[in-house]
Amino acid sequence: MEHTMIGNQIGLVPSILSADFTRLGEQVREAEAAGAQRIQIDVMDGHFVPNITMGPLVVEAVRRCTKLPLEAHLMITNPQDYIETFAQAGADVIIVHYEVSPHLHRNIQKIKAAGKQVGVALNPSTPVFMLQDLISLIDLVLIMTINPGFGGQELIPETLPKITQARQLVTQRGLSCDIEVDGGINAATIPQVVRAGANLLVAGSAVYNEKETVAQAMNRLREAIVPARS
Ligand SMILES: O=C(CO)[C@H](O)[C@H](O)COP(=O)(O)O
Repeated sequence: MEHTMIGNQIGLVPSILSADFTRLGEQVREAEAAGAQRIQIDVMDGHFVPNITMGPLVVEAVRRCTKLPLEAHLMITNPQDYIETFAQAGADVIIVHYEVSPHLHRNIQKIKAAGKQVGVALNPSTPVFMLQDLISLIDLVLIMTINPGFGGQELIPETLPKITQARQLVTQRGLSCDIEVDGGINAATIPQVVRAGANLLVAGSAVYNEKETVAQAMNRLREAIVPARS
């Protein structure tokens, strides 16, 4: 299962889904000060996933709080209709789901035309080989380690081999595509996902919780990062 990763830096990507929305700017700045590599904004529509969360207004607001790259994780049907909106709102990386992108190549082209980095997310039941023909056009593969929709869920162990498959796909092609994981990422699961080949680790409830400050949480998560092959 372990995989040697060359090139991509391992970074923490706080998801603001679990942040205190009464002081969102402060929570984003705390994550930046604590060494976050990017910030992820979880956009949910109540159709593709059962929850409804944030839209472009929140991306715009977060854009004003930080210099960090912003990822808009679009858990919405018809993502093609909103790519330009999220690009204009200030997202640097736009992540669409494979499952709601019947014309994925067109969506990729749209994201590139907007001058943004392309992310493609795969639900736990979607195999990695679905991306093999377009992988050279993608900047980031997001392996969902939970069924998307809610924070605070437990990582699904069956998704771990998919991280390795994605890493092997990009390594074999000599690409620098990031392999990101999202869902149930915490100090206990970080060694597993990093060994499997992930280099960007999205964490919501493990960063924003009532037990510790954002800085304490991020330090604890960083300490859990092990070399890809230990
Ligand atoms: O995409 C998501 C949910 O669909 C969130 O990014 C994810 O839930 C992060 O939360 P946690 O780290 O608490 O699992």
